Amino acid sequence: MSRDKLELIRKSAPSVLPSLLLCDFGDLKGELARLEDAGAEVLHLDVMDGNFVGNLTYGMPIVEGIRRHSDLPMDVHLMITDPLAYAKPMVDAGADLLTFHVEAVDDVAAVAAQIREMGVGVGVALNPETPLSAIEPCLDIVDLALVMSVKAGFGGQKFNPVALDKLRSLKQSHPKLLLEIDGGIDATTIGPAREAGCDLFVVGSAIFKKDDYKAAISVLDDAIAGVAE
Ligand SMILES: O=C(CO)[C@H](O)[C@H](O)COP(=O)(O)O
Ligand SMILES: [Co+2]
Repeated sequence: MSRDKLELIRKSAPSVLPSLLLCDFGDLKGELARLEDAGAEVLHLDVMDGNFVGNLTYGMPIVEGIRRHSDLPMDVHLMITDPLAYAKPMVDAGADLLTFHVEAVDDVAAVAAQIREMGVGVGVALNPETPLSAIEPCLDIVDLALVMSVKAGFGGQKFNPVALDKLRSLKQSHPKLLLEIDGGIDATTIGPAREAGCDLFVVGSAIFKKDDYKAAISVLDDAIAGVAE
């Protein structure tokens, strides 16, 4: 547990973060080896509680299991009603960057500050229908803003371009903040997200629905590289 891995996440940018939501959990060790071999530098883990979102995934034991089989930094996306209740257990399980949803909390700045005190990176996420003004109070505390390009809860949804305006606006107002996008990212949507100033691109379907992860990530990397600096 430290902010060292946050620096690795920062240095990896611009980069594709595989979202393990759609991986084969029956062969987690194999999936991690395939992702490392494919050049993944950071893992994105989707924690859903069946309450904040209508889907249920996994908790600390899986995060801990992933930590045991991979040293890659873990970007943990908390889609849960009470992020503070599970923040410390997630840090103890090996999370390096903890991102909570603004829609789940009353005092976004206080939650961000408490997670930051745990010695990990902290991010704030917002759904497509949530205005940027909702995260404004914590933008000088967090390391990252996660702009959702689908409503949090499920993989395989269609990209919502409202995320692009938010990225452009955040890039302008907070040029040093790490910007991440999540939902419906593929070879056609990743370029516009990069153009809008995004640093980290979470990808589920466009990797895990392909047989060759290395080829899938390389297509996405090429699309990022095709965008002029
Ligand atoms: O947070 C998420 C869903 O809420 C996932 O990270 C995301 O959906 C990735 O999957 P895909 O690339 O298929 O959209
Ligand atoms: Co996610």
